[in-house]
Amino acid sequence: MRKLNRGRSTRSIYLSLACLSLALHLLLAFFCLSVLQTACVLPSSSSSPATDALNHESHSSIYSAASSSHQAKDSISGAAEKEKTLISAGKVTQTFKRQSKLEALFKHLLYNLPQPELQEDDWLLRVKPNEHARDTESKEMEKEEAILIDSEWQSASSEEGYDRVTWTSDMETHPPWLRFHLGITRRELYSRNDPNVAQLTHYLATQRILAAVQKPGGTQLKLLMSFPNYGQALLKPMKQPRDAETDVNLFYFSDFERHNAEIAAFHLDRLLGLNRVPPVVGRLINITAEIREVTTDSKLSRTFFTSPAGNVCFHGQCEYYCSTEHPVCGQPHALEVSLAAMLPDLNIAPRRSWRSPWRRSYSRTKLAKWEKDPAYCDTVKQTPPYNHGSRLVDLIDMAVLDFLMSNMDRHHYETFEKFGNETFLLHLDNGRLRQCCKLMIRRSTLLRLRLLSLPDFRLSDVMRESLVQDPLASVAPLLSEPHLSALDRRLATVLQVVQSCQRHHKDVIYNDLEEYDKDHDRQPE
Ligand SMILES: Nc1ncnc2c1ncn2[C@@H]1O[C@H](COP(=O)(O)OP(=O)(O)OP(=O)(O)O)[C@@H](O)[C@H]1O
Ligand SMILES: [Mn+2]
Repeated sequence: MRKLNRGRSTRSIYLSLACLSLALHLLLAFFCLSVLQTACVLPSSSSSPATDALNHESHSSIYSAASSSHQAKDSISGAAEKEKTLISAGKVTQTFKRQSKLEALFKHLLYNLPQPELQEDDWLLRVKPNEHARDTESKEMEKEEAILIDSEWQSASSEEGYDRVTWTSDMETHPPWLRFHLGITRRELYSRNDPNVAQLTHYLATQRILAAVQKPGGTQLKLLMSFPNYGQALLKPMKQPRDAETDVNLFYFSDFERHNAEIAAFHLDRLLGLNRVPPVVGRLINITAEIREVTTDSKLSRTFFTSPAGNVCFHGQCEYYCSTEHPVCGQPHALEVSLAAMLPDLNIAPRRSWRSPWRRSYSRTKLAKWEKDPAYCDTVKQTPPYNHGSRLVDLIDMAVLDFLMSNMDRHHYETFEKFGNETFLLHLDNGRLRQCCKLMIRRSTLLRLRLLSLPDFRLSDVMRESLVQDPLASVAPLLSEPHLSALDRRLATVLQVVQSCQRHHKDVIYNDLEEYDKDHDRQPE
């Protein structure tokens, strides 16, 4: 009996011991888990994908040495912030894999090189109002502004939409197109970081179309469109499917202009860091309501007809392709177009037109001089204005843009008269595209081109990303994949040409980064 009792109590002791041990194990496990969890998070945050991405970026970039410490600090603290939110969202790696190449490109030092401060006469129309300039505004500038506000832009017409001007000299009140005009400098048409560029393209893409007339000059059909508040844009219609490839047998200038090429040219020029193409945006317009019904151009309205398929078409009147054989047609009313912001009126900002030394021969039988004369480039280099300043390298910048887009038709280029020979070249008419070999290329351009050939900033990738911002991208990609890969291929060709030129010539590179080199011991390459 006693034996039995002892046996029972021993069993209950074992049982409670087992329970205790189980409880202890559970507690331990719980404790371990919580500790482990922290241990898991902490080390991961110290080698987070954010810093990995940063490291990866700087390792893979041959230009990493040039990143200024200031920029690096900014991006590290920014990355730490991002990292926190990303961890809590639990999508760490995914998000970082999709990091924007376009954003990374524009953050790169080569796109943020320090520039000398702009002087008063570096502005095309007037000094941008800042506190200092406002105090010292000269009589002349006041006069210029008076011209701008009172006569040129104010219309006596009482047509619908042409209300009295509502803006004052205060920048805040200016419509986007006016801010664009006032932002033009000797160096560039717009600043990439200026939020007004997006406002301007949004304005052109969404505002009511008040009038449409044919724009004379040039050879192919273009319309001048008017928007509320006196905004204007140059319209080029879609004439062929976007992904149509040019027939290799077409005579050079017989290739149609492409509205998407105009849009792509604006994005490409901006990606090259040039900012010399007036902002262009795509828009799906109603050919009937937004051209036929608002046009005051009787010559234009007489060319409208309805096609057998029931689509509304017109052809306008011009030198090339303005006939019933080459109509511009809606589906049945919808038409894709490009709208380029107009430059300031020629009365306010006269421009000079220059024949391109490398313009192609427009004769059926004769070759152009540059095609026959191997020393042609040397001749050009000795001829004003190419013998001085940056005109030749500006021409090469344009040639690179043209070659990348395959534009064979750059016969002329323009500059703003006010800036004489010390100014950029306007990159107008980018509907088509080719070029010359012997070059003197800007160092900054060459470095940016090399950057765009790296996988992290690949031209086709940043271009694809940039074009997605255009409203027409929602209809279909603005450039098809074969067109995008052609850009990478042509970029490689440009770099090869520069390389082979460097093998044969000493003075291939024009160092526009001398000032930068002086301030920094390191070189951005
Ligand atoms: N955004 C703009 N703002 C103001 N003027 C412009 C703009 N774009 C073009 N122009 C002017 O209109 C002219 C004709 O434009 P564009 O070259 O695009 O047309 P085109 O029909 O192709 O002419 P061409 O056959 O001579 O090449 C240009 O030479 C330029 O002076
Ligand atoms: Mn043209």
